[in-house]
Amino acid sequence: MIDLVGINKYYNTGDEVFHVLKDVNLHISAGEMVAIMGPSGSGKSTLINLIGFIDKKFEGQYLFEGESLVTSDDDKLSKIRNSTVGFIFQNFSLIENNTVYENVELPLLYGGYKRSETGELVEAALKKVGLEGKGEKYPKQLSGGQQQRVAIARSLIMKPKFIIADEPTGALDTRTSEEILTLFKSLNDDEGVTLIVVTHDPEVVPYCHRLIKIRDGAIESDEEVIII
Ligand SMILES: Nc1ncnc2c1ncn2[C@@H]1O[C@H](COP(=O)(O)OP(=O)(O)OP(=O)(O)O)[C@@H](O)[C@H]1O
Repeated sequence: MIDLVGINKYYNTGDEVFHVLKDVNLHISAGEMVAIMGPSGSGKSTLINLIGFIDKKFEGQYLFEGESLVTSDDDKLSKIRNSTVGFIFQNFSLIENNTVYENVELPLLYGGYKRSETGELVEAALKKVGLEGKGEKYPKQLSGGQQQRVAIARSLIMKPKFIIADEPTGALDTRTSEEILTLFKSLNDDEGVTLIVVTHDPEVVPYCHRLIKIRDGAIESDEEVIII
């Protein structure tokens, strides 16, 4: 599904050029659950911004399902992003003044749905993450784990081809992290949701099929996770 071929990325910081991704070659298949780990500053965010169609300034080829979708037209690229990839962040990134329902509904409205058409889809997504009946609550009225579930429902609502989760357990305690990882695992096992999880948390790794380690902008290792 995702093919990065000979990717190099540079940041131009005025008088210096910083080589941040170095000849990255990476293939991710549909249905995989992949962990990406690496020290702070190693280039993980840069890499997922590129995979998630946020960053279009790089050298090399990004083929998605065999096609180059990256276009210089920002509007077109953000539409591709909205229908292709779901994002989950450490701090949940929910809109505080919107209800749970409205937060989950938002990508649908952006994707051209009318308000009158969203009900069943939002309810189904909330059910999938175990938040049935919580649509009228506001994020602040929920626990951290529940807020992350709202973000997961929002990321699923457009039936994206894949989901990028950036430190999804970073703000959660151990037990809640395990619950969220179990939810990811069941979405992956039961519904075939493709997941790319960037993390510092080694607890995430056993839930994944594969671990990619990044160091200094290059892939240091890319191995199957073997659970003994
Ligand atoms: N817009 C930018 N301009 C210049 N340098 C940048 C920019 N964004 C990131 N960098 C540099 O690129 C390198 C990689 O950053 P990146 O955020 O991708 O790392 P990371 O692995 O995600 O780190 P962390 O785990 O701390 O989030 C860092 O040295 C960072 O300072």
